[in-house]
Amino acid sequence: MAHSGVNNDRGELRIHENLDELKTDLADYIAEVSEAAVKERGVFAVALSGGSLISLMGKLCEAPYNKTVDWSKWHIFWADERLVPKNHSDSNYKLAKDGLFSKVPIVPSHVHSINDSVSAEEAADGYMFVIRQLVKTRLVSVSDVSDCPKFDLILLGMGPDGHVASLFPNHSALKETNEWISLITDSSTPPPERITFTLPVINSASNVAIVATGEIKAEAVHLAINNVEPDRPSLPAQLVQPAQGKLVWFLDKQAASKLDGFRISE
Ligand SMILES: O=C1O[C@H](COP(=O)(O)O)[C@@H](O)[C@H](O)[C@H]1O
Repeated sequence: MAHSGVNNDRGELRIHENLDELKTDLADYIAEVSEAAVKERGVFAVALSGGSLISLMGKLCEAPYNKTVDWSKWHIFWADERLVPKNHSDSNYKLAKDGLFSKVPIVPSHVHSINDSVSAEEAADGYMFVIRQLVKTRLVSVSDVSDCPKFDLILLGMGPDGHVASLFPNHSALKETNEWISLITDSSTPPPERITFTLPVINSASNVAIVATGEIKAEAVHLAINNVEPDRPSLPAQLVQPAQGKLVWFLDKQAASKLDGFRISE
């Protein structure tokens, strides 16, 4: 059974006994957000991350979701991508293709991936251009409070160091206030070259979900959700604060084990 609750302004917490429960809840949540966006706007603009997130989304490829979700309305983007060829095992595109959209009927032209056959700078500019065009046509909404794209949903994983997308602790990209996309050439986790959404884009989304599992992430989960040193937030995950959107955390009990006041029930 999930322990659910709202933690101050750090969003809704959904803490699960085991990964199977978390995967079902995550699939339900994504299906619901997708249905609401399609009803309201006719499309669903969703940004994925890489890492453990994709396998945790795996139930979307199974019944009933594979039949009930309106895949034809999905437009897929990446919150971050590692700058490697698309067939490389480090590619977030490859991960999502193998684990998700090769298994459900996503329209190929709705997959807005990052070009792997040009320079890093050109890839970043090209991705920015695509998003700008789609904001102009309102396939991607625009934020009321900034000129940023307003994705229907941004799905983030979180590393044990608290990084989200390819925004790493103490990196200058965390200070970006104008640009939508940052090119990183010195990521503290390999591979070093990455393209990432900036915090203004993440914080302009209608919905943001952070999915973190395992004891290895417990300390970062505690720092980010219990909002340790709120005046000097040091973790990228702590800086995920959607201005008007809704933040939901999907955790297993190991990742939640260091949260203030959390007790694991047997
Ligand atoms: O490098 C990355 O790591 C994060 C976290 O990955 P996880 O395997 O610990 O969940 C991921 O969200 C990001 O997209 C990826 O590029």
